[in-house]
Formats: sequence, C-alpha cells, structure tokens
Amino acid sequence: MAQYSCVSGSVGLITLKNPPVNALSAAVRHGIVDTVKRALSEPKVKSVVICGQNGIFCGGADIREFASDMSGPPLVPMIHAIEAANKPVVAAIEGSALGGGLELALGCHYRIAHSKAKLGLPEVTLGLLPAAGGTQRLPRLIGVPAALNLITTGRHVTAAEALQLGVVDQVTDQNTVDAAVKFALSVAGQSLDARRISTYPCPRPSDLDALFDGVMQKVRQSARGAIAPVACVQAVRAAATLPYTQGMEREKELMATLFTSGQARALQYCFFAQRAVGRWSMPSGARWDTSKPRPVHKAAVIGLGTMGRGIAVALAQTGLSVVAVETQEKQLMEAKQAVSGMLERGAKRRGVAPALDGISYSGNIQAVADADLVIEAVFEDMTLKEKIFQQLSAVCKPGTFLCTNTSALDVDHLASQTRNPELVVGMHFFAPAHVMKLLEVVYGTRSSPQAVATAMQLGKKMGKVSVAVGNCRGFVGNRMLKPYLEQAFFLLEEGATPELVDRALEEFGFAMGVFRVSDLSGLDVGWKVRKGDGLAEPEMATGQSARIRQGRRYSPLGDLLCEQGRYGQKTGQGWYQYDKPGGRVARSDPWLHSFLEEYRARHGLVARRIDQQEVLERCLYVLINEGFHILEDGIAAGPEDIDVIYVFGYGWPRHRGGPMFYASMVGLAKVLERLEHYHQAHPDVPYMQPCNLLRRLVASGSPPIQRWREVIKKLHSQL
Ligand SMILES: CC/C=C\CC(=O)SCCNC(=O)CCNC(=O)[C@H](O)C(C)(C)COP(=O)(O)OP(=O)(O)OC[C@H]1O[C@@H](n2cnc3c(N)ncnc32)[C@H](O)[C@@H]1OP(=O)(O)O
Repeated sequence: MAQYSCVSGSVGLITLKNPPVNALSAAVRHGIVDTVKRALSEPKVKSVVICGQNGIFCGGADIREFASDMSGPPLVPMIHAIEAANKPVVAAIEGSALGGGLELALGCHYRIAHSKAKLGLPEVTLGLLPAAGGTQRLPRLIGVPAALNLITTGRHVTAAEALQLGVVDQVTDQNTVDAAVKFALSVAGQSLDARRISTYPCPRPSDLDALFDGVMQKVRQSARGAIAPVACVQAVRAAATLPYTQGMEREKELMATLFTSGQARALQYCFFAQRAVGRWSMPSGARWDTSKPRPVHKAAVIGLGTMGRGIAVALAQTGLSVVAVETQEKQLMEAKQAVSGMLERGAKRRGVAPALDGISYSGNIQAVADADLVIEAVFEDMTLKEKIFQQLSAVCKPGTFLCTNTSALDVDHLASQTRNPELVVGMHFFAPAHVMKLLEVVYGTRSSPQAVATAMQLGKKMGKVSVAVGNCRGFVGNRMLKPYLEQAFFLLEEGATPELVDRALEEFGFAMGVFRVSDLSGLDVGWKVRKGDGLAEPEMATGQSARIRQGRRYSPLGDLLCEQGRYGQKTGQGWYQYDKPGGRVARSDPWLHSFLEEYRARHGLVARRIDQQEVLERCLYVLINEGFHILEDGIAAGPEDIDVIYVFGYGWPRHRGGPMFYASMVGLAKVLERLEHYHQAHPDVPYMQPCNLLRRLVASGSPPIQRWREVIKKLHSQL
C-alpha cells in the first residue's frame, strides 16, 4: 500500500509500504494511483515527495506476482500520470531504487538520493527488460551508451555514479526525505516543461549503427543464448531511432516475448533459490533460524597453495584478522608475495585500501592457537589432512571451529581425528577462492548446528553464496559431476570428439565444455582421485579389465592421456593442443583424433555418428539423475540447493535455472523415459538407472519443483 500525509504545510508525502523492499505489488500500485490523485487534487499541496518506508525506496515490481495473473493498475500509465502532473514530484531515494522502482523515480520530475543508495535496472537478470518506460527514458536522460551499459548488465550503481551519470539531481548524506521535502518546497510552482524525461529528444550518437552493432555482438557473445540482453539492446535502439510513443510500443512488444519465456521463469526461480538456500536445515531438525552463529574475529588458513591463498585473500577482504600458515619456507615466501599482490589488485579494483596488515604469516601451526576458526586447505590427501586435524585439535583454544576445504573427502573421518568432532565442518571453496561465489558448507553426522551456522555466516560475510549440504563423497557438486564426466568419456569411445561434446554443451549455455574445463583444471587432478580409488593403475589399461572396473563400465581415456604427460593447458596438451605450456587457446589436435581411432580399434569399438541431442541427454540426464539421488539421500535439502550450487560453482547457464529446474522444464516423464532408454542400451552404467525419487515424482504427476520437498519428505518418512 501507499500512505499519504501532508507535511511542511504544502508537500504531499507518499510513502510506499510493502516490507521488506516495498515492491510494487498490486496493492502498492493502487496506493500510488490513489495518493497521487489526492495530492494533485488538494489545493494546499504545491509539490509531492515519493519515498519508501524503512529506508528503502523500492525494490521494483513484485517478482512473485509474475507467476500469477497480474491484476491492479499497470505501471506504465501510473508512471505517465506522475510525469504528466502539474505539481513537481520528487523521488526521495534511500536504500535501493531498482527496476520498476527506478522507473517510477524516472517518471518523477526530480530525484534526490542518499549517498548510500544503490540504483539500477536489473530486469535483465530476471530474463526481462525495464518495460515501465525504463528503456525509453533512461537513454533520453543519460545518453545511449551509458543507458545500454546499465540496462544490458543490470548492474547497480552507487548514488555518486548516478549523480555523475545524471540519473539523480542531488545526493545527500542527511535524512533523504527531509532533503526531498525541502527541495520540493523550493521548486513548487516552477515550470515542469523541462522536467518530463519522455519529452526529451534521445541523444543520437553519430556512429549509431556501429555502436549498436558492437554492443549487440558483445551481448550475444557473453549472453550464451540468453534472450533478455538481446531484447534490451533492441529496446534501447527503439529509443534512439523512434519517437517516444513508438519506442514504448516496441518496449511492450519485446517485453511480451520475454515475460512468458522459459528463460524468465528460470532466472526468477534462481533469484528466489539464491535466497532460499540461506534458510538451511539439517536432517537433525537444526535450522538457520534456531541456530546461533558464534562471532569470528580471527581466522586461520593452513596450507598456502592456490586454494589457501584465495581463501586467505577472501577472509582478509572481509576485515578479519587472518593467520596464514605454510610449513614449507619457500612456499610461504611465494605465498606471501602472491597474497599481497592479490589483495592490492583487488583493492585497486574496488577503490579501497588493501588489507595487507590484516594478515600475518607463519611457518608454524602453533600460530593458529588463538584463532576462532581454522580452515585447512592443504593438498587433497587424507593422511596429511588427518595429521593436521590431530595437530589442530591439540593446538587450538577450546571452542575453535575446525574446517576442511576438501572437495570430496570424508568430513566425518576428519572430525573423528579431533577431540571435539562437533566443531568440525567442511568449507568447500571453488577456485579461485577469492573470486568464485559458491561455498559448500558440509555438515558431518556430529557437526553442531552452531558450527554450521558459523560457517554459513562467515561465508555470507565473505560475499559467498553458501549452501549447507550433507557429507558424502564429492558432496553435491562433485558427486554429480562424476557421472557427467564419465558420460563424456564414453561418448568419445563411441565415436564423438572432444570438439563435438564441448560444442553441444557450450551451445546449451555452459561457458566451456567438459573437455575444455578438464584441460583448464588439469587432467592429473581426476587421475590422482581415480588412482586413490584403485581405478587407474597402468597395468589395468590393457586386456579384459581395461573397460570394466569394479564391476561397471569404465573408460581409461583420461588415464591414458595422463600417462603420456598430457595434463591439459599446463603441459600444452590435453584433450586439445595449446601453443605452449600454460597456453589458453584450445586448438583441435590431430594426434588426439588418431589416438581415439587407435583406441577404438584396439578395443573393437566401431565409431558411430553421435548428435548433439544425445550428448546433452546423456551428459545432463545422468547428472540430474544423481541430483535426484542426492535429494533422496537427504544430502541436499531441496532442489534449489543443487541448482544454486550448479549455477554458482559449475558454470551451469543461469537462464536454464540449474539442473533440477531444467529437468522440471524438460518434463520429468521425458527425463525418466530417456534415462530408461539409455540404461537399456548401457546396462553396465549404473548411473543411468533412473532414481527411485524421479520415478516417485513422475508417478505423482510431476508436481512443480516448488512441491518436490513434499514428495521427498513423504519418501523419507516411509524409509
Ligand atoms: C513491467 C515490469 C517492470 C518492472 C520490472 C521489475 O521491476 S522486475 C524487479 C526488479 N528488481 C529487482 O530485480 C530487485 C530484486 N531485489 C534485490 O536485488 C534485493 O532484494 C534488494 C532490493 C537489493 C534488497 O537486498 P537484501 O539483501 O537487503 O534483501 P534480499 O535480497 O534478501 O530480499 C529480502 C526479501 O525480499 C524479497 N524481494 C526482494 N526484491 C523483491 C521483489 N522485487 N519482488 C518480490 N520480492 C522481493 C526477497 O525474495 C527476500 O525474500 P525471501 O522470502 O527471502 O525470498
């Protein structure tokens, strides 16, 4: 709703009230229409201020309404009525003015922002465009290039940048509503002819075609199949080339195609999923709202390899006091230099002072004695980690949380090495740890709710999207990755090439296909794991055991490349070739193709034609099937947790919503049917056998993803 009052004798004050972000729900739009009418009709009111309650102007249209029949007054005529008013209307912007909220402000004649406010048109991130006149008013106000930048990226700008761009007229450090009222008094009675943005001519850069072609090319390249950024460019082009009314028509037309698209549904699902994972729960019943985190003032990192360095940087950037420990002297010196460089570059980018003094370095594990929380980030070797956890348990002050940055190893086993297993959790960061947004917080069977709550809160402080997951081999992300990688190898055996598999996945929307990623991260990483699992021994690569291991189909292709010293980018050769070790540009490698042919001939395999559809179905459906197992096992609390992990940690295209959402869009019955089909064709691949939960969901009529938790709960209660 919107509340109306008259202040300072002649200013009509309209306050948007819809906690927590004053989204423009039908009730709020009704409220605005009614209160604006009232303010304009009251003779004593000479000017109007619009603000939001609780320090936030407006978070935009109410995204939850998009899934229902939109009722209530539409935004476009409402904003037009404000712009057409014959009394000055001032927007008092505190907190955020985003999406429809900023469009409302652009309909006002003046905008005054608090210095801490953030403004933006983030509709593109929801698969939409700013269709309440945003694509037509913003370029008229700040010019085409700047408007294109804001609208196609959806980035939020600070009040200072908004002032510099001309989005706002004034920035204040004081009470924004008071400043706006004062301003409204000062402009009462003045002509508004020059204040209605829709009447401005749109500045036309001389190189208009080149500008739009360039932006369109850039957007298409980075959008990886997302349609909203393209529509945003088209809408701004309409502003630059058509009169306002026709531009508005074009904006409406483009929005209509986006609004009902699967991509918009996927992106809006992601928006809510990202927030839902913060409301974590554990099978024990412990929950986010009943588990109190303990404050962390001092944190420590053990092991300063690539991961440890990134974690130390991310911790220091939060303002914590950090102890970084590395027992090998040479590595310690190198790490110190590297961490300082990373902090300096990060600080320069963000325009702040580097937190160099926040970190102290030591070669002795005793240095972590008074830390509140320690993150072990040494090499992925259980014996080494066991030793460190035993030492930490002896060295640390009582109550210190002990966290492991393992990507797959058993958190319960590590906890069992300590005196207080309830203080142990996994904190699985993704490389580079100071950049990647995802953090899997892994609770073991004995982890206390407080330990989980503390790790989750620390993750949030570090700017991570943290997801609480249960303990199993590979947790959620890497556990699902295993069958996906395995399918990619099998496809090569059956006739595909790395190029074909990667192209299918990249056209689906992944930034990089599976083989290019493997070359980037190093083939030796998986090789080491397979060796540890007793799967990849050189003598197994020939004869009967070559393609059947531990009773199931196995492909030794990755092991064979490693035996040749082909570890990927770092050695200049992997699934592709590079111009030099460390080279980044992947080129097709004739050697690899001959190697695959020889391999097939050696094993009596006849190459067949494999199309992109088969690549997608096999790689993605086995990954999804494993996701259902993870839900069935209670390792993830809901499909949103899995989807957030894949979108933020594994390059799953956000406009596809995550693997579980994607399955719901494809149709669960179809996923089940294809898995059954492939399992029949490949009975020696257990990952293809459809999960019981998937069958259950199909049998219960494939409910929408928001209702899967009910089916899972029922399933668990019957076990
Ligand atoms: C004709 C079409 C015209 C216009 C189209 C639009 O306007 S589309 C909407 C554009 N607006 C946005 O994309 C802004 C989305 N919101 C945010 O970015 C942040 O919420 C915000 C406003 C910066 C506040 O961040 P904060 O971290 O303080 O809170 P949080 O994100 O956790 O949100 C709190 C709860 O509010 C819910 N919420 C936020 N924005 C909206 C919204 N626009 N509509 C509906 N609900 C919204 C959010 O989901 C949180 O609730 P929860 O129950 O936890 O999910």
